[in-house]
Amino acid sequence: MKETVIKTDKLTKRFGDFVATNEISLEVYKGEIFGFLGANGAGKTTAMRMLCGLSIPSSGQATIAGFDVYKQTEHIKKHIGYMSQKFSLYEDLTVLENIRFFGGIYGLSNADIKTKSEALLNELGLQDEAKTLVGSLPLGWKQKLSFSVAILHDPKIVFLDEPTGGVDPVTRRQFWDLIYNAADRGITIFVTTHYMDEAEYCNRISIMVDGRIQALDSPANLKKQFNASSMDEVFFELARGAKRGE
Ligand SMILES: Nc1ncnc2c1ncn2[C@@H]1O[C@H](COP(=O)(O)OP(=O)(O)OP(=O)(O)O)[C@@H](O)[C@H]1O
Repeated sequence: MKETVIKTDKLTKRFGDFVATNEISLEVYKGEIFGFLGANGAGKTTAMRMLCGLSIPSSGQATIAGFDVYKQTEHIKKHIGYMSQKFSLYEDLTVLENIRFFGGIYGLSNADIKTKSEALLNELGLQDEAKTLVGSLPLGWKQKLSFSVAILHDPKIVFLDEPTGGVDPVTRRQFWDLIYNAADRGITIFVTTHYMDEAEYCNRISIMVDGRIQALDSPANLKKQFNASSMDEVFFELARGAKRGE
């Protein structure tokens, strides 16, 4: 049976009179790769911040890894990983120092940090760069390292906010291999992206327009539903009516 790890019911965030995220309801399952799509200003980051326990909703319900978004935000933060567009790595620390630093923040033991750093450097092929300052790494490597650090503590869910901006398709594809590996290990992936090729890699996706979820299904079913040959077409069909983000 599918295990639900994210559940929202009419989750809403208002800023004054403005409804940034409007009654979104969705369920995401363990080990699933869920794409959270929407045009600029649709309300994705606002929704994601609520799901991460960083912002209290105005109304509606949500549980993340079984914890309530109103009352148990500290528990939520312990059970998730988060990677934003401006990743949180320290540019003036080396690769290894960053891994150790975040391992410490996550409360991992020294032995655990040592084992995990070696595994991580191997997986990324960064063994020779362990002592390189993160600031001098190419963007694609920073993104991969940032993702690996965000799941260092084996969280139930990792939230990725446009994790692959600004890199070429081959580097993006390599990043997605890391995502697949993490999902195979049972980590649920909740990812926002503007790249439609990445949308195709997701098990299911939702598409937000002006604060509301307008479609939610697998890429194949959405293409059928909208009689479209690509996710680009599906997205355009829905997003062209958007009032925000112009
Ligand atoms: N703190 C805030 N106060 C007022 N309005 C806000 C605040 N945060 C976000 N908004 C507004 O809410 C709307 C949704 O913003 P949000 O950043 O969630 O969109 P998004 O879908 O993540 O867009 P993008 O893809 O550009 O990051 C936007 O119109 C934005 O201006």
